[in-house]
Parts: sequence; C-alpha cells; structure tokens
Amino acid sequence: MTGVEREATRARGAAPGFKVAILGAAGGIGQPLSLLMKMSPLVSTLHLYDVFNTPGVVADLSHTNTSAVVRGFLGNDQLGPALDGMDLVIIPAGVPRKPGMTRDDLFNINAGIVRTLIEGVAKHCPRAIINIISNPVNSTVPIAAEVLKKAGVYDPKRLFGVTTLDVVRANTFVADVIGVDPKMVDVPVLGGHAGITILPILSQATPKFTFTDKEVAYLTNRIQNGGTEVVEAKKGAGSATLSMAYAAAKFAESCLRALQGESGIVECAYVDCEVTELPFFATKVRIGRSGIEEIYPLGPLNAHEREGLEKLKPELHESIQKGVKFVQNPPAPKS
Ligand SMILES: NC(=O)c1ccc[n+]([C@@H]2O[C@H](COP(=O)([O-])OP(=O)(O)OC[C@H]3O[C@@H](n4cnc5c(N)ncnc54)[C@H](O)[C@@H]3O)[C@@H](O)[C@H]2O)c1
Ligand SMILES: O=C(O)C[C@H](O)C(=O)O
Repeated sequence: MTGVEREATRARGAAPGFKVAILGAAGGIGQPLSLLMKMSPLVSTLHLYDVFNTPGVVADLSHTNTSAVVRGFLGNDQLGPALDGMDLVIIPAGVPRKPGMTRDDLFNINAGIVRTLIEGVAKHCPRAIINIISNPVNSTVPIAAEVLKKAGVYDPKRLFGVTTLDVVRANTFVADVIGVDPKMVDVPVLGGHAGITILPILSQATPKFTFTDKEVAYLTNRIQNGGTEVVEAKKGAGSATLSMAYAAAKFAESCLRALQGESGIVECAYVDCEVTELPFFATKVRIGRSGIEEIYPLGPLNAHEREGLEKLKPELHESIQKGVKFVQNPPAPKS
C-alpha cells in the first residue's frame, strides 16, 4: 500500500471522528491549536489553512502518531478544498494587537479577512459549526452573521464567538485568590470580549465564596485586562497564543462532544441571542447535536455586576453595529 492509499484508508473511516478545519493555522494560536486538535480522539481529519507556511506546519504535525489525518491548504485558491465537508471550522486568522492598541484597532485588517473566510464557509460547508477567535470578536461575529445571512445560510445556532479564554482566566485568577485548584472553579463571564464588555459574574462563581470589595475590584480588573497583560509582557511580539490555543481547543472539544451526542455540554460563548436588548451577547449556552440548544438567561446579578452590565452596553452596541455595517454598507474600495 502506498502512503497516499494508507492515508485515504485512515481518512475513509478507520478513525471515526469529525472533520475540523483551522483557518489561520500557521499563526501563533493556529500552530499550538493544530497540535491540540491533532491530539483529539474526536478528530478524524484536520485541515490546516493559511496564507503562509501551511506546508511546513503540516509536514511537522503529520509526524505525530495520533490517528487524525492532517492536510494543508495554502492561499485563497485552496480555501474551498480546505472547507469542503467540514463539521467544525475554527478561525484564528488575522493580526494580533501590539502594546497601546485596542482590539478595535484590528478591525480594519481583520474584518475583511473574516468576511472572506466566512464567504468560503457559506459556500463550502454551510452546516459547519463556526468558532470565531479573530479580534475584535465583538464585531467579527456580527460580520460573520451578516455574511451568512447574505448567502442565505445563516443558522444562529451554529455561530460562536470564542470567549473561553475569559472564563479560563477568571477561573485561574479566582482560584489563586481563594486558594484552590483552578480545575474546581467555574466563573461565568458574560457580555463581550474587550475591556469593560468582559463581565465576570463573581457572585455566580463555584465554589461559592464571599469576596471582599477589594478582591472584586482586583479580580474584575485583572480578568478584563488579561489580554492586555499578555500583550504588554510580549512587548510587540503578539498577544496570547498558548492560553488561547488551550481555550480554543477546550471549546472546540465541547462542540465536538455535543455533535457526537453527549448531553449537558454548557459553555459561555458570544452568540446571537436575546438575553439583553443587544443582538449578540456572551452568555451560557447548552450545545447539542445541532449547535446551540438552549440559551441561559444572565441569572441573578449583584449591584456591582448590574452596574457593569449597563456600562458595557453602549460600547458593545457600537462594536456590533460597526460589524453589521461593514457587510451591509461595505466601505468603497480604495482607488
Ligand atoms: N478570542 C480570543 O480570546 C483571542 C485570544 C487571542 C488572540 N485572539 C485573536 O486571534 C487572532 C490571531 O492571533 P495570533 O496571535 O495567532 O496572530 P498571528 O499573526 O500569529 O497568526 C495569524 C495567522 O493568520 C494568518 N492569516 C492572515 N490573513 C489570513 C487569511 N486571509 N486567511 C487565512 N489566514 C490568514 C497569518 O498568516 C497568520 O499565520 C488575532 O486577531 C488576535 O487578536 C483572540
Ligand atoms: O488581548 C488580545 O488582543 C488578544 C485576546 O483577545 C486576549 O484576550 O488575549
């Protein structure tokens, strides 16, 4: 049997599992995320797409003796084959922040990248579950929704903005304060994914703990500025990549377990919902075989959290509108 035949046999069904594409797979998040997905027993086929260096990443990753078959796709001409038949598409493509920048400063470059990639998803795998990582998430998810609507294939149950890193950070920082293993902690983080739109709900944290006002102020500030903490520590060399790959793999794994039929999978994610008057909001969702099966209300908030909620709404509204307008009234091309 030739190598190609052997690969075809494995891809055909020797390893049962899902087909997953990572768009932006050669980047700082994309590479460790590709490794983590290659290690997942739930993945049978892993497609790595980027505009740069995918052959190198695939050559490297394909030597790992896990059962997923990995294939590389380079440049826009190969976007279609990269997406054909995928069950889950994870998108970390786009530029990261440098010190002094906000996530919204990435809009001008990343909005167009996400639009093009989602046009590909609409055409080649419109039923796939989509996990968007590219910033500004508060705007790129509405962009994706508008592109899918334009193509007539929008299913809000299948589109997720990945905010898992906010939950991962919240769990870690809270565990440090209360002195337990971070694995035991679960803190819902609602709202969006930028500065004050990141709303940790410490009053709903498990295990139950009574935080002092000083601890609430410290934790809220650290969780809201966790991304900036990493951007500043990296001094111009990018933003969070390893913790993001960990968070993205955790979220993707939840989506795949749900697709496989496992029940009771609940995650926070930035989704199309009506838990507030805003059209998108990060909240707890239950994921099942067809995507989101239940959207949970925000739950009881204390006075401090209610104040944070009201404060974040204008900024989140503006970011959502900016994304929607980018697709509905695209800026004129520069001559
Ligand atoms: N949601 C979150 O919590 C979260 C966390 C961390 C980073 N991010 C965001 O993720 C994005 C990626 O960050 P990174 O550190 O991996 O950046 P990076 O620059 O290291 O990697 C980005 C990759 O995207 C690729 N790319 C660029 N244009 C593309 C296109 N049109 N099609 C396919 N691939 C393309 C690049 O070639 C590169 O390999 C940034 O926007 C960053 O802000 C989000
Ligand atoms: O902070 C960033 O720019 C990247 C990401 O959104 C993060 O939260 O780490």
